[in-house]
Amino acid sequence: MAGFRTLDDIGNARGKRVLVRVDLNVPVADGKISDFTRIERIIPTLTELSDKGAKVILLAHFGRPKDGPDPVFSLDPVANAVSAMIGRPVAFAADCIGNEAADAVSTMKDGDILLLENTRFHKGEEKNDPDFTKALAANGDIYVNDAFSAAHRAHASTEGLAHLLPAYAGRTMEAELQALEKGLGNPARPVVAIVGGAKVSSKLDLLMNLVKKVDALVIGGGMANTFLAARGESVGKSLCEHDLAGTARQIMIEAASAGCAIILPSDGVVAREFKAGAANETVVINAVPDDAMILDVGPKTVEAVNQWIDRAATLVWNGPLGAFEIEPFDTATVAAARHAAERTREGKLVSVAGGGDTVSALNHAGAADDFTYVSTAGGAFLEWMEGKDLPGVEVLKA
Ligand SMILES: Nc1ncnc2c1ncn2[C@@H]1O[C@H](COP(=O)(O)OP(=O)(O)OP(=O)(O)O)[C@@H](O)[C@H]1O
Ligand SMILES: O=C(O)[C@H](O)COP(=O)(O)O
Repeated sequence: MAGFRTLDDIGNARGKRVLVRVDLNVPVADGKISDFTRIERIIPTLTELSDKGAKVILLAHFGRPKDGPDPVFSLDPVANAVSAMIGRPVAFAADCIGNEAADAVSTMKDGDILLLENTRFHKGEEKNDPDFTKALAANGDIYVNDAFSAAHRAHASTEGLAHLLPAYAGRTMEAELQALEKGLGNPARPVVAIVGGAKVSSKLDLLMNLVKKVDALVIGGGMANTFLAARGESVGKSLCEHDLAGTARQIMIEAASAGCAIILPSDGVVAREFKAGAANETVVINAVPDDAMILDVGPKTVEAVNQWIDRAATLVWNGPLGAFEIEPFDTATVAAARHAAERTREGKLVSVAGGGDTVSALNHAGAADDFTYVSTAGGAFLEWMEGKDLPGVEVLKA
């Protein structure tokens, strides 16, 4: 790929300690991995390096731990899932730096695979701290980044390491960038984006630029509630970042001046508990009870979303329309996903979706295989759409 060194350029890797940044931030439901797509996608890189006799040392984050090591965010169970998928043993070390990591690396044989514990257990990761980066680099001779979906983060393991070790793009990184360029480099118009999900604070700013790139922005999921609140609607106990109402209002103003339509839910399915089968009712948006949460968009909204999908020549989707992991709050996401899949099958739509949970939702709907392209990336994909430079990609450029 232009501008990058890839695994083709790595030369003789036998016996080399290769630090491979992967994205193992997989969706989990009831303590079990609910979607394996991110693991599946890294297998080509791991197999190739292991076959070349490299000592393959995996670096990854999991969730957003706040205060150091926390068993809830341990990658330990994920090692077994990677092992099952690749059909080779994958060892695990309980720290990504220090003696624990060094000891595990020192016992590796050529071709072995080792997963190190969550990089975010150290504050230096997100700060891209030079000392922490050096401590990570101490265990490697070569750095490979195969985590396109984390490339929007300028963290030690996604950006910093590339300054200290010879750096290469992995096969998934390469494939993701090629596929996005092919599907969305010069998109057929109208372009409609659907943005939902729960990462409101970290994705809201992205929408400011996205509205300048797309013809319509459909906002659903937890993301919609902040916009509804900004418009003065009561959203009860719904997931909502009330302090970001000003940003949401600004996005609506930007959209109006860029000629981008903003589509917000007109109805919602509300419940008092966040659990499967919780008693629920469909209400119009200005009638959400104070003690209820909107857990899905309602049928009228689905109709409107599907009409926008019908108008679109290109669809970009990140973030589910509702809490799809718990039935029946998967209804809107499943309906819209199947509708987009059908339009794509009919050759009327180029559909590109991305995000850990979004992919999981499309798989749940049985729609993923019909989409033109499904990226593992959520936030990174949206930033790429905006035209932003991704730190983890830029640093790989020769
Ligand atoms: N109305 C809602 N209330 C609460 N949670 C919601 C609602 N709608 C969607 N969600 C949650 O949003 C989560 C997914 O959001 P998220 O922004 O992480 O998407 P993603 O596709 O995983 O993107 P990324 O890869 O960037 O994380 C799901 O766990 C889902 O339950
Ligand atoms: O799930 C993702 O989008 C990536 O793994 C990045 O996770 P983050 O938003 O917590 O940095």
